[in-house]
Amino acid sequence: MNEAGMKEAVLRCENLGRVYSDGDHHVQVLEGVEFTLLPGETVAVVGASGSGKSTLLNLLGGLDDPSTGRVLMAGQDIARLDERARCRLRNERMGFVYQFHHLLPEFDAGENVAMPLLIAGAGRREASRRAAAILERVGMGHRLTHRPGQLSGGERQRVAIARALVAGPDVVLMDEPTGNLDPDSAAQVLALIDELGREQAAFVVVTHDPAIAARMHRTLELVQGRLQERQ
Ligand SMILES: Nc1ncnc2c1ncn2[C@@H]1O[C@H](COP(=O)(O)OP(=O)(O)OP(=O)(O)O)[C@@H](O)[C@H]1O
Repeated sequence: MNEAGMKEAVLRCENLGRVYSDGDHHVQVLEGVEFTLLPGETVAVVGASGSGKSTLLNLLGGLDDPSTGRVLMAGQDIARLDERARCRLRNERMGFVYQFHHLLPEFDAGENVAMPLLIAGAGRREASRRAAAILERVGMGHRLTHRPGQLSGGERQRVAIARALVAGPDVVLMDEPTGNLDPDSAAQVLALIDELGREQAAFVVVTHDPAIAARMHRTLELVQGRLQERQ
């Protein structure tokens, strides 16, 4: 809370813009994007294909730099951090559930989830203990020693969510979290976001699915490069 008793933003975008340039050809994908994410909030980002959803998610996660404006994470301008500080911020304060962010196939579920903690310098025993606890929390305690190839799509996604949450991030960024899942697995993943969103972290979820968007606290739509609040 700040002095006025308002919740501090975990993530804020100010006048965010992204132009892709290729020689003389420029494409303005995002323009003047303003956005504030509060602790525990769940936000859906929707928009037509090519409207800039992935571009926005990459900027929020510090995986890409804006052409204009800035992204503030806990008050820090991500673009101003050097690569090391940025990695640390990503590892300790953000969680990612992206399609290309695969679980490591040669490690089991417990080891995959423990990985961010080991990278942050936690001891092996402590990392294993916390990984087991969060896997239990997402209903995967019975699959600790299974490798990704031995898990169903829904189970893998729950392990990915556990890995995103294990270091206690302020914000989790998700890209089409139920993309390839059957309806039952998708429902489990959504219930988890509902539950964890209030208690543990804020979630930004890119989705094409109106049913997912309807479950989030807010829905933001990208239209012609601008982010609009949808009522
Ligand atoms: N590296 C790049 N260089 C040039 N143009 C790019 C680059 N990445 C994305 N674009 C363009 O920017 C626009 C937005 O792409 P983006 O992937 O952010 O859209 P999206 O809303 O996530 O789309 P989808 O829903 O289809 O995944 C598209 O027109 C795309 O062609």
